Amino acid sequence: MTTKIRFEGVGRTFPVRGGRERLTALESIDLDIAEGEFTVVVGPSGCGKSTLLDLLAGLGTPSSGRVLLDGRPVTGPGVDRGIVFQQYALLPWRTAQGNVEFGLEATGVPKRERAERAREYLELVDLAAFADRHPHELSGGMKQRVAIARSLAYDPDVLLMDEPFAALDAQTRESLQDELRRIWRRTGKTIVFITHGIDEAVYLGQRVAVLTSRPGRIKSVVDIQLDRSAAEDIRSAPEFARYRHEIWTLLHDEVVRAQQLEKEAVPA
Ligand SMILES: Nc1ncnc2c1ncn2[C@@H]1O[C@H](COP(=O)(O)OP(=O)(O)OP(=O)(O)O)[C@@H](O)[C@H]1O
Repeated sequence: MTTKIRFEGVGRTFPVRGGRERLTALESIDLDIAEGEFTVVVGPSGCGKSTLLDLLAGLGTPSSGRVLLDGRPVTGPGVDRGIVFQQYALLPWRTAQGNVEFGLEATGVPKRERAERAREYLELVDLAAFADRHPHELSGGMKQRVAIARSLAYDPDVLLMDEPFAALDAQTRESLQDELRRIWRRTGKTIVFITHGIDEAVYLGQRVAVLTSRPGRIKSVVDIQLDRSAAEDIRSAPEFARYRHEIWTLLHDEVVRAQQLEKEAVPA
């Protein structure tokens, strides 16, 4: 098993506006992620999940410790990591095809190859028939599939996903979860996926890292082993419910603690 990503004693603080103190968003994060692994990160609101992903994306730097990718410290963004956010961030004046090609323009892929590759990835997300549509002609789920295709098109080793399905309705979300698992199996990418949804975490993850409330630390890492071939609807299987309950229990105390912190933070 090759370690792809390593968080080594990672902490991150931010200046507090109007004061000299600093807010500790993350503290002492130690986490190894293997190549090709699908890791999901869950935690109470404001516990530092996005901060963790930003550090991996190279959009921020740790205040302590190191984030290693292939054994080398992350020093900035790179095409070896693709990012998908909750908001699709598509260019409205470009077609689906044009949006997927956009990411390739920055990486210097020749024009004809760009077009071919964009088509290939639109096919992978089942949108080949919608290549010439503009974002306003696509549903939320389709837009997010375009965003996924765009991130995959320049073939990053790692896919970072920050609540990518949170804005979608339940049915669309479930079908995109299936699609993402299919893409993951087919491409062998290392995926780090952030969510608030316990079901989503259990369904998608090989491992689910549960963070504490702020400052975010690793509370527990749960290995998910579901026999997906055994049940037609794995989400209704008893083993699924057991994992859901395990993670719910881990999160419950933390959510209460986070709410308490929030109350204390409100000025009297
Ligand atoms: N650039 C910044 N400057 C100051 N504080 C920040 C900055 N970015 C994040 N924070 C603070 O760090 C903490 C963690 O934020 P972060 O967005 O990582 O949490 P999260 O777990 O992703 O939250 P949510 O689940 O609500 O999306 C929060 O208290 C947030 O206000």
